[in-house]
Amino acid sequence: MHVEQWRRVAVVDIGYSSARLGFAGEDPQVVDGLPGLLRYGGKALDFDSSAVQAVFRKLSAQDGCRRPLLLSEPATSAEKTRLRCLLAELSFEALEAPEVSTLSSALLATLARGKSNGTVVDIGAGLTSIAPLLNGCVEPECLREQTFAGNALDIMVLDALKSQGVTLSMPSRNLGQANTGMRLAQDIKESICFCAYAPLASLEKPKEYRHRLPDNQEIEVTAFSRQIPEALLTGTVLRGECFFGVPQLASEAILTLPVGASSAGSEVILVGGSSRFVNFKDRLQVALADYLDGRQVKVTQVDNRYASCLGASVAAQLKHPLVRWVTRSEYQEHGSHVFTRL
Ligand SMILES: Nc1ncnc2c1ncn2[C@@H]1O[C@H](COP(=O)(O)OP(=O)(O)OP(=O)(O)O)[C@@H](O)[C@H]1O
Repeated sequence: MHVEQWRRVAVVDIGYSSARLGFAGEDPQVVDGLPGLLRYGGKALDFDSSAVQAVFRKLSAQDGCRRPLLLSEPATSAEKTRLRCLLAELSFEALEAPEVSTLSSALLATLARGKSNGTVVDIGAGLTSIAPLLNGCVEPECLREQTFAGNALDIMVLDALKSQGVTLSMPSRNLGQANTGMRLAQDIKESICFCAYAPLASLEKPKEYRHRLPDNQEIEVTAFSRQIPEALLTGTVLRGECFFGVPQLASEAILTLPVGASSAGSEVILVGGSSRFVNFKDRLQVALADYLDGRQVKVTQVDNRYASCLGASVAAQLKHPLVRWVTRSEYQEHGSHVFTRL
């Protein structure tokens, strides 16, 4: 790749129901409201190819054609090759990219911290994933994933309000009723919920605080505002599915690291929208020390909402072996299968 080209490397970062797209070194455009973009069911990853195509159309409308293209992919090991092949086809065929590279979102997060070692804890909308990386490579046997993240917390908000006799379902022309309820629950979660500074079990019950919603319904906030994010730390059971909690998953991942790979476990890099609750980072730091028997692990947070995009601007300047660009002529010779070998 020519040196002057890196500035205009296009970046596509696909998440559960939203995508970030734009150019390396710039703030991305966020495309949301695409419920089929990625779906996580059990261990399998699935996606709606028309939703992925919609993201590519947005990028092409943003002058994203005929540029080197960097794509993020989930750290998840199952089913990602199919997604990678579709991304490659769209990049070369629809956007006429001269070169394409796919990098795991976990690597992009470590690069955003200026590192190539670390354990990335990504708490997004649909998935919580823990990915230890050594020299830029995910240690596959240490990967931990659970489909409990921001969306599950939204469901918990809906349940908590339902138990107060409050239903969130304002009619909307663009969203179904159920989705409107989830959207309102998400807004309430982001504006009202926070992590307490210490384990809830050790704190006194707070005074009641009532809040009036725009539709005049009254809710009692303290009953759930600290309780719901606490589930990320302590784990919970939701709709029969057991979530073990981030400290347990992260410590398991770190303790499974092979001998000689311990530097991957000395820093936990926290990313993803659902890690943004007030006090979450500090609580995770304390909980990890407990789980790891006092072993020192530093928890850091990428000070940018779009860690993958920030990492992509670093990656755009890197070369093989960390970043492997596939050229158009390689793609023409081998088809999208060239991406199955990366
Ligand atoms: N300030 C905040 N406090 C709490 N949660 C937040 C905050 N900001 C965003 N979120 C939540 O973060 C989630 C979106 O995070 P992110 O954009 O990292 O996910 P994604 O990449 O689309 O999904 P995934 O990583 O699961 O594929 C949503 O559930 C959103 O409600």
